[in-house]
Amino acid sequence: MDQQNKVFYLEIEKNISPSLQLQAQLTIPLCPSSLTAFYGPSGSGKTTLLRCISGLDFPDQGIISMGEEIWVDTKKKLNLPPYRRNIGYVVQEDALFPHLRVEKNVGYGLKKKEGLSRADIKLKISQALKKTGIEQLASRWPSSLSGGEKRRVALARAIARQPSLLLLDEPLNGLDFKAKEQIRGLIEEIAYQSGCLTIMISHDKAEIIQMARYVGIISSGKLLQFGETRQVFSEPATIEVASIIGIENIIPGEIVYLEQGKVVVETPIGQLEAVLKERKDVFFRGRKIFCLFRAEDVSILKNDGLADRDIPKGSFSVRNRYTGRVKKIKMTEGLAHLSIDCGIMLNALISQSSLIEMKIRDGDSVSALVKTGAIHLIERDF
Ligand SMILES: Nc1ncnc2c1ncn2[C@@H]1O[C@H](COP(=O)(O)OP(=O)(O)OP(=O)(O)O)[C@@H](O)[C@H]1O
Repeated sequence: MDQQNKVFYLEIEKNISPSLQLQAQLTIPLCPSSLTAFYGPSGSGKTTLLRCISGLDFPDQGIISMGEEIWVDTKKKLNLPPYRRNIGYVVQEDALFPHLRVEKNVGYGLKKKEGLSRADIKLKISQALKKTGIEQLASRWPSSLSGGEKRRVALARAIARQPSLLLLDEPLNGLDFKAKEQIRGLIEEIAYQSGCLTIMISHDKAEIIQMARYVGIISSGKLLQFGETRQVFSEPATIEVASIIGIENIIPGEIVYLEQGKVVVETPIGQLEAVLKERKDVFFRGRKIFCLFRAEDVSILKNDGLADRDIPKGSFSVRNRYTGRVKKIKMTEGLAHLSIDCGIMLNALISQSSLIEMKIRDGDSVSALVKTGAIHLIERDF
């Protein structure tokens, strides 16, 4: 098989409990190597999926393969043990051996790897310690390490075997800002520069957008959508995915006008114009749909007592403008989240400095502006 065509492939089912069945199917190119993140509510089956990939858990049905190597094929009763999958796995709680010094922890998995001399093992340990920047900790006991240092040791142990796949369960969880930044850089280097395909679980959307080329959205055991991170986060395939990834504005409506590249939707806040990007066949006049857009894609215009009719349509470029009253303002980290009652509630996210400059307060009349290109449409059956 040509290197370009090599993929990590997974198609599995597993009964986790009587009420939860894991179902997932995905393909990740191996070249160039990249980072994939799984995102979803707590208890949705993300760790179980990682354990199935690692070989610590076994799917009831399915296939897992890494390039030409088949790791699992339930029909052929094939299930490669974890140590033969060439995987590095950092579990949620790091799980360092408390009775082994750092260098012994890092070298732990190497003993099982065939054909390694003592000198080879020593070299691999020192390479892993160097890469993770913890050479000076080699003779320390795990109990004497900080959270960030422990995470580095766990990472060093995982990469010491030079795995072809690195699995990370919430690798930045519980770290302070500085440690987070350092370990994030390290993981990105491993995933994108060292050629080691990396799969991680994360509960942090910003982290995923920053780090992951691909994302899989998991809920109640089902991998609902898998694809390029930017695309999944801006164009969720279903309303369930949209609500899991936290799209703030989901407006029901019906298509009333459709032409090349443009859709007009009748909604409870008035007509809404959107750009029709693709999948034209599923959209037609009379089709019930949801219009989705992020709070950060809503701009605010202060009305200063002006009625709609006093603001000429040609005086601003944004096609969609809805007048309403500010119902709630919530401040977080330099940003202001506004809930605006336009018949139904619209959510906007602007900088605190804009809010202060515009002197916006609860009860003020404002216009919410939504660019056509920011709106994503999905079909609605109810
Ligand atoms: N062996 C098992 N028997 C019964 N239930 C299990 C078993 N393993 C996991 N579960 C349950 O299955 C669900 C999914 O667990 P899993 O750890 O895969 O979820 P998760 O998405 O990783 O959750 P979190 O984000 O909280 O870590 C949980 O409710 C868990 O308690």
